[in-house]
Amino acid sequence: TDSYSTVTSDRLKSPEASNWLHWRGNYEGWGYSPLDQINTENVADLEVAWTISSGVNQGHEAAPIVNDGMMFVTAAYNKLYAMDAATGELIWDYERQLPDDVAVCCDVVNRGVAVHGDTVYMGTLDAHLIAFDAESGKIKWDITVDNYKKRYAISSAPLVVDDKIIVGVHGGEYGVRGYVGAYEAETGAEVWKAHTAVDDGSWPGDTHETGGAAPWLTGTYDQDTHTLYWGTGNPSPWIDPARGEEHDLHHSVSVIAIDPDNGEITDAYQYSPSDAWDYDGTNEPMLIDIDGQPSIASPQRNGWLYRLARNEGEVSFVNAWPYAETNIFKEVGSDGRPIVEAANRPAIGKTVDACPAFLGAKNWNPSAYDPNTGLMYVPTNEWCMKIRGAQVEYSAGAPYVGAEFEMYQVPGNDHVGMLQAIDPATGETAWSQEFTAPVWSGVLTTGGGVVFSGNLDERKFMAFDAENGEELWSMTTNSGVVGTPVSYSVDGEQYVAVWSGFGGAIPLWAGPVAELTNNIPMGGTLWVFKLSES
Ligand SMILES: O=C(O)c1cc(C(=O)O)c2c(n1)C(=O)C(=O)c1cc(C(=O)O)[nH]c1-2
Ligand SMILES: [Ca+2]
Repeated sequence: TDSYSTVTSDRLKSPEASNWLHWRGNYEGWGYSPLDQINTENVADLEVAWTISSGVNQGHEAAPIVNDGMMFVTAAYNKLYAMDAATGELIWDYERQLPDDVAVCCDVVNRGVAVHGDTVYMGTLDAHLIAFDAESGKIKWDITVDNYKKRYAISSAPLVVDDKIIVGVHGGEYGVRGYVGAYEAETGAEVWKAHTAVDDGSWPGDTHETGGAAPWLTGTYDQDTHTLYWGTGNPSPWIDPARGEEHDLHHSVSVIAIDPDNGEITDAYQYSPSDAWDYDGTNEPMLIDIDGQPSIASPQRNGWLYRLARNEGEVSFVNAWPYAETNIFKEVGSDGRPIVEAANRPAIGKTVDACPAFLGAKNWNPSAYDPNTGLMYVPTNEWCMKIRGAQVEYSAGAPYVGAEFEMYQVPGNDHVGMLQAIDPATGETAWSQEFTAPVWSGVLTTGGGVVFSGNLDERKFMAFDAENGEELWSMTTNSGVVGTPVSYSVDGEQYVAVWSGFGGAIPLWAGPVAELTNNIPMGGTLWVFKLSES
């Protein structure tokens, strides 16, 4: 490459179609590439342009970031590669020397980097934030965000707003106190921390101090109102008899609005007050306009798809619809507060059958929005669990879950996984595809009317017609696809890239349902496709 193309705040606000500058392609979290060279007519002609293998097993979840011909992509264990995006030629790479006693709940994953100026930013499993020179890979700074021995960690891509690098921490299964933190792009100096388990009387005693609510996925940014929207995770522990049910536990399992200048939490909407099922509320708060109204659409782990209204510093409930097997709420009231099905709420000495299972109707793997169809494409799982409360005491660094559980398939169903096209204005499903095993892949929409996503047991990366769901192309890859697909172009040629590398929470947590994924080969390979020359 000649010289690196500086990433300005303006470029981050309106990224060129040829590039993929944010983990979901834009600040709004759409997972949409406007490129249309690859379309429904020719997608069957996709072929492999190049690949790279990471040499490690475990989950490969990252979205590659592409800036004017240069790609930055992470693998499991915080490996990081900088490559020529057209040829795959390696320019520099980095491998984090992780301490032996690093532990995270749900596999040694990383979901990608952020770019700003001439710098690449990566959060690490030992809770550091590192700034690399984009051209040389030289480390500009490396800061300790928090104490990994307490199980603080960073699994997701940072978000850059102006001159701040913003990250959310992991640790909801270990009793951390969750927060979103902002650090100066130039120096790494801390600017603010927004604690998500707030001391507002909604937690008994000082339980918020170990209350989790970890905001472990990347949020979105409303440029018009200068507001961050960020999802927060489960309370720690999931079930605590001392805590009872009458405390809402703010802001666990919520979407919060944050002022990016000072970290003030200006508003919140709670999907599941006093959650007892591990339904982290971290899933993508997608910023879209619905019926001309600035809105948030978010398919949550609890099996409900939410339509929320957003205003400067504000978020408020509009409507919610179940989009997968779910039995924990009778309904979500018009004020946005769910009416819990008490029989399906677990407690100490009370075993219940709850759907979805704790891994959720949709987990971290992001949906995508297509502004041309107005539909969102949601990777969905239908499954249930037996769950009951278990006594647990906080001990720094030890699991702090307070539940025993076993997952199972929905009786009578011949699928767990689905890809659903849903209208975020009405909650209606336009089409769906079903898969035997769970799905754990992100989704990409494109200007060519093609939706891309992957599956596990068949190891397929697939292309669907955005309008009707018809499968137009697929490729059997090396492993199960748990990656986040992206698209970009170099010298007028469009590419689609995705990791195949099975891992993440399913093999660790899904119990009997994980048997559907038993025969998947491990190992991470990044696949990059383009149209054949002929
Ligand atoms: O509460 C948390 O801090 C936290 C963090 C993470 C993570 O950082 O990956 C996951 C979860 N929870 C979680 O509940 C979960 O199901 C999950 C799945 C995955 C994955 O990458 O497959 N991560 C996480
Ligand atoms: Ca969690």
